[in-house]
Amino acid sequence: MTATALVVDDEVDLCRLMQITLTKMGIKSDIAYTLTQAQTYWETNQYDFCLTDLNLPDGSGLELVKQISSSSSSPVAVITAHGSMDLAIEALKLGAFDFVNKPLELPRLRQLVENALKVIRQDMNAAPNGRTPEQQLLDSRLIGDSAVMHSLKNTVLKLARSQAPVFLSGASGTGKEVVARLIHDLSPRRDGSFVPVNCGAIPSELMESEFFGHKKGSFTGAVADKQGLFQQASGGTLFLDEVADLPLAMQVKLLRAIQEKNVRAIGDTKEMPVDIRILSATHKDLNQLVQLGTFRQDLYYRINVIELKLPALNTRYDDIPALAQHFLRLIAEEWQLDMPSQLTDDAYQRLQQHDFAGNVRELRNILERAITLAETTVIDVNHLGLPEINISSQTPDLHYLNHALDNNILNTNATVTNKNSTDDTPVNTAKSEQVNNIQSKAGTVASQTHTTVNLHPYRTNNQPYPSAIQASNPIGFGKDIKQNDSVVKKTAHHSEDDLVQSPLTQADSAALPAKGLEAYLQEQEKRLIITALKQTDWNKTQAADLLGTTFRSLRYRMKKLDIDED
Ligand SMILES: Nc1ncnc2c1ncn2[C@@H]1O[C@H](COP(=O)(O)OP(=O)(O)OP(=O)(O)O)[C@@H](O)[C@H]1O
Repeated sequence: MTATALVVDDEVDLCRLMQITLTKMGIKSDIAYTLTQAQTYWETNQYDFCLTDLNLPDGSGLELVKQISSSSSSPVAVITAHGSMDLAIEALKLGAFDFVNKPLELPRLRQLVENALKVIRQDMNAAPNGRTPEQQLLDSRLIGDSAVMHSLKNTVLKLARSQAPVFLSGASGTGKEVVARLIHDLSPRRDGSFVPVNCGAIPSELMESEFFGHKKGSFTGAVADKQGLFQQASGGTLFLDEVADLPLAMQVKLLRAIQEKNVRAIGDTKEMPVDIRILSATHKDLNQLVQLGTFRQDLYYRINVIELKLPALNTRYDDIPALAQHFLRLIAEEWQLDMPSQLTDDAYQRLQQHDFAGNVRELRNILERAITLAETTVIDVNHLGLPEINISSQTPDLHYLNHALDNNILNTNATVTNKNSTDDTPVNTAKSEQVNNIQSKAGTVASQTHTTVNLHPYRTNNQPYPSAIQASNPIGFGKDIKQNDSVVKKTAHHSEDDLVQSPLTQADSAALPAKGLEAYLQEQEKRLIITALKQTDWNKTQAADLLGTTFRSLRYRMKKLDIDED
């Protein structure tokens, strides 16, 4: 089917040029020279998309953008005078799909039209029952059926069609990266790369080279040409995670690259055009950082065209059962277990009473640990490692009670429990055999999984889960492992007392360190890290948890202290 477009501009020559370009791409088009003419054409004919200038003799193209995006799902793109970035941003906020600057560059125009065609084709292929493949993908990866998640999912679908920069805000572990990936995978850019980068993890002296690349010999150590993240993401999406951690000097360079859509590698003489969509995220209050002067207002304005706030898990307790089941399935798959574990009624209830400071990531972490510690595939409250609450005698928290009654959670959980209530069913006998494999696989496979998930060396999905750490006394966790000695190999040479006794207490009664304070502290640090690693069969995530630190920090310290996994 031939696509049709409405082109709106008062410059006759430019209209002709655009019409010729569209015709060459197999698109039929009509031309309108004024806003009124465009509005009449749009109402009386059916067009698949619209390309409009913003400066029209009888009004602003923004009027047309508003009209089209509020009444149809057809993509509308705007043409802006060079340098009028504010208007372009305004148009994107009103629902424009993309913008192109004057003087018009034909490759850029073709790219924009190609993306519009992909969105149109996507709409035409929508399933007749209304559940598009896009919605199915969204539901399978962004778990949650609460009202707030419903509206989030609708927004994600809309944002995926647009090229507007999106800023994802929300606390750590709420799913910002999940949403960023979905926006990319549901967008016309899905065939390009999704390049996630943790801005806080790149050493500042390497930043420019990481973002823009370098030419061989441009500085000591540049032994070969290197492609930057912008070039890697060209045709796709660049996800700037922890964007608040960008140093000010880099913010300037980034702003320029985003605005100009051109980058120059270090040591190169020419600029290279890049076609990227920018998504960014941070758990910090970026607005406040702008007030404090540590984040540039112009960059904030540029990346925060549309803000999407991810809800905290504590505001959607109804989603916990579905999320838990999703993770139990996922973990079973990743750890190659025969079947997913199941939670008892009490365990579901306890989870729904927990204060998830670490959000969804914390929930997953709790379940990973519970699977490792449970003797069968049935996970009960004691495996969750959360502070004790007497569920049966205690009046449930008001929020839990409301959610449970409103959403029938208690019934759902009862079904799960009934399935698992007798330990000697054939299913459970098979499960207990499976458990023997779980804990040995858990450590190694879990750590492998964590490494392969990270697409970029500066990206890490592993952050601390404050409340889980608080709840599970590190030493208590070590003891649990010890009790299950037959299933989890414990190889630590040091006693637990070594862990309990602080270096300072030891120093009190010892002579002063012969090699000086630094060397002594490093030795202690190394010893504690190795102890934790051995206790967890070299699972860095769990070891970090034991030490009350982050995965990233542990990895950094291991490198610094020369602790080699081999
Ligand atoms: N709605 C959800 N459905 C399924 N999994 C989710 C959801 N939200 C988060 N997760 C999972 O929780 C973990 C943390 O998510 P993610 O890394 O996207 O959080 P984040 O907000 O980017 O965290 P941070 O700010 O620390 O980078 C991941 O394992 C992710 O797959």
